[in-house]
Amino acid sequence: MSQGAEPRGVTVRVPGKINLELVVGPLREDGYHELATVFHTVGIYDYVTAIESDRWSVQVSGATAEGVPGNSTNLAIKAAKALARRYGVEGAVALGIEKNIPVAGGMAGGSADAAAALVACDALWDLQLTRDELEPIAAGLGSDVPFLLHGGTAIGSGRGERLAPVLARGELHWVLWVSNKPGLSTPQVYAECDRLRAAAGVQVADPVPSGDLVAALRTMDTDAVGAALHNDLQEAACSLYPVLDDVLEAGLELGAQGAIVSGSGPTVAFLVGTQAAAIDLSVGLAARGPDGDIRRATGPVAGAQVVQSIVPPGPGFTG
Ligand SMILES: C[C@](O)(CO)[C@H](O)COP(=O)(O)OP(=O)(O)OC[C@H]1O[C@@H](n2ccc(N)nc2=O)[C@H](O)[C@@H]1O
Ligand SMILES: Nc1ncnc2c1ncn2[C@@H]1O[C@H](COP(=O)(O)OP(=O)(O)OP(=O)(O)O)[C@@H](O)[C@H]1O
Repeated sequence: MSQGAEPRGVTVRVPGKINLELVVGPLREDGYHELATVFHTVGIYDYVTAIESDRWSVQVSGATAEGVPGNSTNLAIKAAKALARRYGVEGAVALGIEKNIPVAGGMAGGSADAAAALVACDALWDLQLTRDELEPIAAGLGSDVPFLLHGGTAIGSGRGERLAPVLARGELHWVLWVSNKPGLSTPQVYAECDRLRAAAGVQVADPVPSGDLVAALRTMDTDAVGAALHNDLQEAACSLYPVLDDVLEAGLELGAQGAIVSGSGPTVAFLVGTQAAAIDLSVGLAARGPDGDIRRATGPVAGAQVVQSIVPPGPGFTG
């Protein structure tokens, strides 16, 4: 740790994600499902600050902080430690997390914080790693973490950790229904999906992304994107959280051009064509229910980005 009076710290902003398409393939021997998914970041952000310290710690604040562990089980501190181990960094960091992304909501909030911690510590420790170089550590922390390093719109394959960018020009307007009750556990939702499929005698094929969504994203035609939204976990999330059927129906009746449960749920994402339509739908949903928090966001947005850095420049600095 430096001896100067100036604190050394880096703050990274990171968004949540929704899955515009989530095709769930067979259960693998390692306990994961083979996926074909289209990830899409939306502008709801957590902020992760890493400050040089003699010991590891994490503090969580913000609108959605409740229920997020302030100890070594937090995925962000696991990420910082994994990076230090891999690159032989001695010393530790104090992490501060300002949470706004829903917790256990299917928007990958914990994964986002892990990606942000990797980017913040990379800058703090001057490792100068590229996002691609951070990817293997990210994948070891969780299937969604590599995507949050990059953001934007991307196809995920394997267990979700193998990424290919998707050409998506322009922006999409989203209204999010966020449950104000405890969320859903991701492994439980996958298990429910397997159970429902077994009960219905479904033969599970290798997952393939639909060409329709990728074509619609090229022009960002809201009707076409809305029609192509698809989530194989939606039935399982609705089975575990029956109010979601009412939420989906309410948004569609109020004029949304598409509606989908986000990832493993229970957040529901509604697609509309304009900011004005997003305001109308939020007001309508808030008035009609079911009870929940209504948020608006656009996507795609960038992944984890440094927004503030208080690291004294090195000796060669002349500016
Ligand atoms: C639902 C999604 O958010 C969609 O992007 C992800 O698939 C979940 O990603 P994540 O939360 O990063 O998940 P991980 O931490 O890697 O895995 C948690 C658990 O989810 C289940 N899981 C996750 C990913 C995957 N491809 N198949 C699975 O079956 C497994 O039970 C696993 O033990
Ligand atoms: N930094 C973190 N932020 C949120 N939750 C965390 C964090 N670290 C650990 N957790 C734990 O992980 C659980 C799931 O959190 P998260 O908000 O990432 O769920 P999710 O959005 O449904 O995940 P995903 O969409 O990736 O499946 C939480 O209930 C919490 O106990």
